[in-house]
Amino acid sequence: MGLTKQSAAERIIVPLDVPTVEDAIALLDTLPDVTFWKVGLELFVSAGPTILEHLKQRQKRIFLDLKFHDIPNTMAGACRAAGRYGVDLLTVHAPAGKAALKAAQAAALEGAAAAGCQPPNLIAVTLLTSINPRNLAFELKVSLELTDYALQMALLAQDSGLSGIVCSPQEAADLRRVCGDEFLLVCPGVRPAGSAKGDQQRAMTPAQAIAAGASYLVIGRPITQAADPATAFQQICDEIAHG
Ligand SMILES: O=C(O)c1cc(=O)[nH]c(=O)n1[C@@H]1O[C@H](COP(=O)(O)O)[C@@H](O)[C@H]1O
Repeated sequence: MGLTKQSAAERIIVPLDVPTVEDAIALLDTLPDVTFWKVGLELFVSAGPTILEHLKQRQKRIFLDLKFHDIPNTMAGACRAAGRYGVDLLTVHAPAGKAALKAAQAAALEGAAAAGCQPPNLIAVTLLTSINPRNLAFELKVSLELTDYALQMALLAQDSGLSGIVCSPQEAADLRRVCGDEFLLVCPGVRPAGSAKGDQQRAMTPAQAIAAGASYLVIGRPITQAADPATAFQQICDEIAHG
């Protein structure tokens, strides 16, 4: 069954991949119908948590994408601190390993409880969507097939008690089958037909990604760099709703 246009819109997360809070606010003003925003490394490193308050004032959902990857004690400290922000989604890297993922999950809950806010859904990046099978084999020296490696990282995240993963839409159908309906699959590497792939190596269209089982799509440049971002967003919502 198809989605309504409203529920399609709620499945799209747009990244605030800009250097300043002023740039971020300009993007929020340009795209008033976007309900779910991602704050990533560029904006958080340059501007800090101020932007989170702006998003909350506008009653937006927040994906805080800081992709922690460290030893368990450091991951726990970072996730405890991030858990206090009351965001919806928070990222770590799955190859940090089970001890680090479990420590991160426990600490995110502690941080949220201490601050009296909702705990974030902690999700682990399985394998960046900028990596292709050649990079995985010849640069990272991983001998598993890419799909098998992504599956192992997804299972590691699930066994560690996380709420979901970040994965390419190309792996979403298999991962949905194995990890079940409740596990969050957040998919970047989404490109409407004809739009530039840029550094994304394992892309699919928005409708294909939703059909493959993605819970949320992260779509940046095809919207934010479009001549008319609001129209680009609406066209993607239409594509998903009719897909
Ligand atoms: O964690 C992420 O959000 C992420 C993981 C990944 O594997 N690939 C990936 O592209 N992302 C993020 O998703 C967004 C994709 O942006 P566009 O390529 O402009 O659509 C960027 O903000 C990336 O940081």
